[in-house]
Amino acid sequence: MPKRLLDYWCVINSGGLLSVAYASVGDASSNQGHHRHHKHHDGSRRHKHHSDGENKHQDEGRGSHHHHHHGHHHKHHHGHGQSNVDVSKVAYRPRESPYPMITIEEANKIILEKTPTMETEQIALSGWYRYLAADIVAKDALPPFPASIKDGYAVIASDGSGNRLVIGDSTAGDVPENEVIPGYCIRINTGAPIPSGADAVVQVEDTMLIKEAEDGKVELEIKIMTTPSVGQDIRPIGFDIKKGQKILQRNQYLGPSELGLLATVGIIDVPCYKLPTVGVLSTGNELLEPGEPLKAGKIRDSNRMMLIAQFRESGFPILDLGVAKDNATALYKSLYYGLQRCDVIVSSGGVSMGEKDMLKNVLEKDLGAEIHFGRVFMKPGKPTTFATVEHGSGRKLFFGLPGNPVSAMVTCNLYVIPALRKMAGSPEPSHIKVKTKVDKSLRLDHRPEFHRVVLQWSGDGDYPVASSTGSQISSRLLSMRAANALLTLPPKSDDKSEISTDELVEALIIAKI
Ligand SMILES: Nc1nc2c(c(=O)[nH]1)N[C@H]1C(S)=C(S)[C@@H](COP(=O)(O)OP(=O)(O)OC[C@H]3O[C@@H](n4cnc5c(N)ncnc54)[C@H](O)[C@@H]3O)O[C@H]1N2
Ligand code: MOO
Repeated sequence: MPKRLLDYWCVINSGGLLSVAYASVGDASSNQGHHRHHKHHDGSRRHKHHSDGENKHQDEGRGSHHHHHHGHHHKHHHGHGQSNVDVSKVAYRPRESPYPMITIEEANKIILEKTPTMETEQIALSGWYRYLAADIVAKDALPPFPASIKDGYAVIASDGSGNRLVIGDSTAGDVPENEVIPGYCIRINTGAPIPSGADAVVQVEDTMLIKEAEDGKVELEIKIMTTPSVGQDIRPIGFDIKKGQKILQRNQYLGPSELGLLATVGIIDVPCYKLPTVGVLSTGNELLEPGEPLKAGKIRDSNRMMLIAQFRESGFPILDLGVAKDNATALYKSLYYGLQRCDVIVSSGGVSMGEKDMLKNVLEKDLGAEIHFGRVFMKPGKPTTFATVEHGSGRKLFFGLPGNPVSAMVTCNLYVIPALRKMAGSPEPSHIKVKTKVDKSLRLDHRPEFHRVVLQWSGDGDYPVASSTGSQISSRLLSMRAANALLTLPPKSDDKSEISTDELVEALIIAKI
């Protein structure tokens, strides 16, 4: 079992709740200091995760990678007490990330592979954001009776054109009392049942009034000016929807029209996938609430508002997990709290190389999470972290987004939203891609870049035109303002350092268009 840098970075401090805390300091003579053998919560010392009791040196883990399956899945988290992560020895922090840099494609693949689909439930028909969990078959036909397509007269076609006596009416919602017999007709409205005897409808525009009651309230006789044909302007039973017809498929997104269809066929308990609840957490000692006045060294938390709004807009229920201070116990408590209540936790900040960036340690050491990746070759969003935790009630996903607001927003769109869609039952959770041309040439970065643009279709070219939102530095949230797409720019190479205005570039649509 190769040793990882993180193992040295995490040393037991106090409390000793976790068996895994032995891991990095297996030997009492370890130079990591203050190591104490604590009993497990259950009083045993059975689990010795990746511990072999040897004395460790910080450099040992260099170059080793993070894929490890050494039994982190024990339910050894309790949600109280202290974290077992200690980052007090800043001098010994890793100077190189122990996480291999993976590609965007790999990241997408890993996320979708690890993302489960939610369970299903029956839910009362309403205007929510949901995906269907079963095919829907019409239990009734539409129309359920032969219905008129026009306002006019129900006639017998073989009577031909010419005069008819009007012997009653059929309005929508009523059942016509009279029968149409030769030489007679019944006044009828759009959607009303065809009276028995009639086999055609003649629209009012093709008729003339011959005789009315004295008060003008009743038509007594009319003239049919055209020659009707059998079935004219009649919707037979089941013309729109046949009884027994499959009208909606499992995994179909239920938008307004689909909800209308369910209403039509009387499905009021709808089989749907549950929606994942998303816990949103900000991290950092520098963060103030939006309503607070600025103080020295502080900034206001923009990410929590932004991510919450993004999830709400995308239809997912959220739980605001607040701001966790930059200490392992605070992070542990917030994450533990979130894990009990959410299906997915999305945090921002604390995933890079600073000595306060201890989220990954807390996930692994305190929560038994498996980190699937901790770095992606992309801009913005390099330190994006994805982990899963096997929890009593199923697998929970954890996305550790970078703290820079743009990085958080881009990676939320790129990675979190598709995962949430998959959980909710979407058959195609990824973003829509379109080809576009830039209005001004763009310099390429050494990392593949998601350049924020405003796409416009108003031009007369064949492709939408992409306008950059300006400086793309990850801290500048103004570069997300009004952006409706992310240009997927390739990394700079020896023979290509910019994108010109006559090239086609792919863009991911991130807004409602
Ligand atoms: N030595 C290295 N340093 C950094 C690296 C690196 O590879 N080596 N990567 C850089 C990149 S790329 C990014 S992106 C950032 C990400 O850092 P973290 O995810 O650890 O985030 P923090 O350090 O906590 O914060 C970064 C930045 O964002 C501000 N922030 C954080 N949370 C919020 C919030 N909720 N609202 C508004 N602003 C927030 C924070 O104040 C920092 O300015 O790391 C680079 N460093
Ligand atoms: O990857 Mo960081 O997100 O450039 O700023």
